[in-house]
Amino acid sequence: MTNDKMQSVLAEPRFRLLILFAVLLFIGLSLLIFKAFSSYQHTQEKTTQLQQHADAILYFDEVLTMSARMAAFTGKQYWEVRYHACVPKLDLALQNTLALFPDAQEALEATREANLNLIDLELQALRLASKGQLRQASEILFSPDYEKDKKIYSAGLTRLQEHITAYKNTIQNQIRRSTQLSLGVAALMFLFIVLVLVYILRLLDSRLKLEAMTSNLSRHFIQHSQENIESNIQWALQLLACQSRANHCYLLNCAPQNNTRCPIEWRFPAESPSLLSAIPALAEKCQAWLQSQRDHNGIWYWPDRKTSAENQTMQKTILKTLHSKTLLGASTARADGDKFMLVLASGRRNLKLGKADSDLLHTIIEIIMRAIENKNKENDLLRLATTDALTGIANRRHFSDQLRNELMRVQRTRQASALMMLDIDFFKHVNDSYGHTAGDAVLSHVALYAQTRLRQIDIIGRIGGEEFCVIVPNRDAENALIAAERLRLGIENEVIATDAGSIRITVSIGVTLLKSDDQLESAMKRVDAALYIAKNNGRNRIQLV
Ligand SMILES: Nc1nc2c(ncn2[C@@H]2O[C@H](COP(=O)(O)OP(=O)(O)OP(=O)(O)O)[C@@H](O)[C@H]2O)c(=O)[nH]1
Repeated sequence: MTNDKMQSVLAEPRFRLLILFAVLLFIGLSLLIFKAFSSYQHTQEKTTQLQQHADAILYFDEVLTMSARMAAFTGKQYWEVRYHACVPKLDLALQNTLALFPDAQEALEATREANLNLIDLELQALRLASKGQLRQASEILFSPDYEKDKKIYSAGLTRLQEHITAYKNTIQNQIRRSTQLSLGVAALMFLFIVLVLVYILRLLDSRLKLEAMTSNLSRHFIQHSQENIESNIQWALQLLACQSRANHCYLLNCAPQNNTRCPIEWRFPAESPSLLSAIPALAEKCQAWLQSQRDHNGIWYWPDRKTSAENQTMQKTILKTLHSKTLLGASTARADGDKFMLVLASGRRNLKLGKADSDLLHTIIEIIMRAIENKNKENDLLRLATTDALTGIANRRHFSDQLRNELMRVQRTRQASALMMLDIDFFKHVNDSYGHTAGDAVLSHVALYAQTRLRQIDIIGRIGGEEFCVIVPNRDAENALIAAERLRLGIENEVIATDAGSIRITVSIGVTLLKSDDQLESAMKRVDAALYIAKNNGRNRIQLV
């Protein structure tokens, strides 16, 4: 993805919001993990320290007993000193244990009396030992009273150990549970972040695909739209329908009647019969709504719960008619008064295209509209280049092209075809008597009359001032003469109403059959000769050469 595209995509508020959301989630997740980790660390340290202090109590207790007894046995001062040195250490271990585990108080309280007795007896023994009375000192330390208090005190310490172990287990279980919970939440948040990122990537992907499709459409229309605009529009709608997961895609022209030179509508799929019948129904039911949309260059999404109850009912009916659940429309008004609406209809509740893609939808309409405009301009130019400005029939050049084509067809198929040349008799007199404007009206009238009386496949052109030529395909001489006579007679009987008054005219017609070895010039020369004979023979007649 190029930087430009990334920036243009990230410029959209929905993407920015999603990314902000993902970043906030990520920060939250990091904090949660950090908190869970540090609380685990702290509790681990606390329980380890507690265990160390508890072990220290046991150790120093043993050391005190052992030091007192060794002093009684050996009488050495070293053991007495050692005893006194251990006393504050035991006290400190007890205080530390109580600080970390206040519940230890209860267990220690139960051993208090026994402990005081023990200390008292041990101090007595130490005093005797220091005086050299070792036997008496040993007796005190091995006396039943000492053993009894020692047992009580040891049992208390064992209970304390058990309490601590239970406390440690409880607290570790708690911390394990809360760590598991934190990790679970973290995993969920992580999953959510991944989902958000996947969603963003999918949106980005679909946006990029849409942009690629739009530029592809644009390129295609620039290169090929003039060749077959109808099928190109059909193709564009199909592409759009596939891209947006719509079942149907319409391009409607909802401009006021007679204000457009563009086809009324295209639709995809074109052959859907239900749609063909639904379109007029849509137009009929939406009239009022379409009117209200006429000045609105926007995008709309049905069902729209924010609109009036009346509109909602209308939307429901139309959605039902179109067998759709969702309708997305984008309208664009043209300066020339045309109003185009691109409508996507889907049987699903969601279209892949959303309101955020409105710019692309408008671009697509714009591309199609430009193509239609260009096609119209091209048609105008083509009309100007091929038709006679006064009568609207083929001009001399276009007629000559058509005649060349017909000659090639005759050469290929060997079918009979005729050529007529028709000239108004004494037209100069018409001009002189009624004026040039009336003369123009007569020329237009003759062209229109001939055009309406001839067959669809016959081609008429104005090749000179008051001269017309007609290609009459698939006619032999007899039938060509019948057609020419019908024309001559019809014009003779016509009363042409002009501003200068009613005018009656006659025409002379030369007729010739096209030959397989004819060139344009030879065919024109022959038909001209036929007309010349008709004129020379008194006019208002037909002549075959
Ligand atoms: N009003 C009008 N007159 C035209 C136009 N083009 C040619 N003419 C006139 O058509 C007349 C042709 O006259 P001519 O060639 O003498 O032929 P004609 O009077 O029809 O006599 P015949 O053809 O011999 O019967 C001329 O007066 C031209 O000025 C046109 O576009 N409009």
